[in-house]
Amino acid sequence: MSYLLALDQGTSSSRAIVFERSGRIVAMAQQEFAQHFPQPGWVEHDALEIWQSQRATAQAALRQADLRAADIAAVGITNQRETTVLWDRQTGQPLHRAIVWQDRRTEPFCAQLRAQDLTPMVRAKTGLLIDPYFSGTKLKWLLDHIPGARARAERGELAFGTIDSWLIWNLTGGAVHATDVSNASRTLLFDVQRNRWDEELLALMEIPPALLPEVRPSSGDFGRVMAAHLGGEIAIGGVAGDQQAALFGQACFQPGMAKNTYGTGCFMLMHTGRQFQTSANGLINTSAAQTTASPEFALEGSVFVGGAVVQWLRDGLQIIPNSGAVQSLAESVPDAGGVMFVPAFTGLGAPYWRAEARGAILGLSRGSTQAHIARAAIESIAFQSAALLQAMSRDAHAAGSAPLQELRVDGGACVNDLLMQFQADLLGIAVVRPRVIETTALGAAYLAGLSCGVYAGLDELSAQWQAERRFEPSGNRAQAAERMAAWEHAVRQVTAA
Ligand SMILES: Nc1ncnc2c1ncn2[C@@H]1O[C@H](COP(=O)(O)OP(=O)(O)O)[C@@H](O)[C@H]1O
Ligand SMILES: O=P(O)(O)OC[C@H](O)CO
Repeated sequence: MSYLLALDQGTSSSRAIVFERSGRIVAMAQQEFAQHFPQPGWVEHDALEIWQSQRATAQAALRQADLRAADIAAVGITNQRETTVLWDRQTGQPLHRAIVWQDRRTEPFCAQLRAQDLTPMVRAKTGLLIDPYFSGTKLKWLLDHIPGARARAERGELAFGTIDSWLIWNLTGGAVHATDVSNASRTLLFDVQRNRWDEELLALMEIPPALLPEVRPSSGDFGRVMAAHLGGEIAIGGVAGDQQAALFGQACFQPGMAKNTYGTGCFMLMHTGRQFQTSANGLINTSAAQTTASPEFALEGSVFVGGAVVQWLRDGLQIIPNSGAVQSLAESVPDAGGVMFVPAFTGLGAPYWRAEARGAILGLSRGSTQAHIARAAIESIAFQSAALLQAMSRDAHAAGSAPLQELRVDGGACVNDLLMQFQADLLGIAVVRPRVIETTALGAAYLAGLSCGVYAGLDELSAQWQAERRFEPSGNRAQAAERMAAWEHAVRQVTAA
């Protein structure tokens, strides 16, 4: 009865993982689903496909583990954040495809808000910047563009949710419409210090409050999965946005501890305890997963295209058969041969915040090959992450905190040793990969396990964390600084317009 089932609904795939109490993975099932790109800069998902793939992987993981619902102590949910779903409370049908976090369609409205000098107010309440990344303007777009939607929303007929809420709603058969603080903190509608939806922000985005889910701590009661889905009822005991879940799964509970997740995007988070610390260097402040009703925070840097650049090499350029093949192709040359890849496919996130920028491959010469482009693509993931760490270090220094000693890493692309070594070389600190790299799912399992008594407290979880490999920095700092300068020069070229 002490197994935990984590549902990890990511941007590229839905995954379900069964964990033992020790954090060991017993079974895992995964399904990729379709990405829709209706216009340049737009990204959509089919919310029903998300739900069906998530349900199917949960069933498959249980089957694989040869376990029944009664063997699972609790379910934890973690999810791609900000992605916005609007559905009919009566039929459970979405009114539109989900607008994905990477989608930039609301930039004109965001620009209007920024021009009205609303950034300081928004930042003080939400910890965020005004950017299409966050859910609020996406929800406004849906209400503005779906005929009759706003009136129906006002009558209480519709529900809004990020992917966690959408999954909870479906898992509980429409009995629970809730989210957790870490997901709510990504909407641009939530006051993170007071832990509640904010009337002024709701009015600004013209969002009827009747649409909103109830906000709960990340560990606790989120209802029960209906027996029809997994063969028996199971309590949903933990919910968190995937990046806050990964911070939790990496046992970064103390202020100053940080992790970087290399998934579709890259997300570096540093726990700042109960301290709401705004960034002077292009980072955002976000709610960390909360096990109690008290707010806890993290500084975050979000890179929009991380591992997705490898997907593009696979699907767009078609120079590799699968993501794993990128390492050998990149290693077949000693360096990128002067090629610099800025993968601003959907603009640039932190610390640049340039929604309008688009990607570029620079420095091509007659001798450039697929391998140089692949290597430059891998390096671009590390360059973007290094820019985040630089910003975070400046913020930490300004707050009087000690510099970061090491960076814990996780996510699908952290299996790439070439990337991890290049990352350590650029950062000048050790990059540490844990035994369980599925830390996002592990964090959700931990949150669920805490709420149902499988774990007594955080110390137990800290003790479970184990390193698999440390990548120590090689090369000298002058060389790393030169490389970063070349990267920043390339960024200036794509943002110069
Ligand atoms: N060996 C590898 N080297 C670099 N990137 C990889 C490798 N394997 C997978 N990836 C990338 O990792 C991403 C998937 O990571 P994952 O953590 O599953 O993402 P998400 O949670 O966003 O769905 C994909 O973008 C994929 O291209
Ligand atoms: O699906 P991932 O792992 O790339 O994470 C997406 C983030 O939650 C977006 O903010």
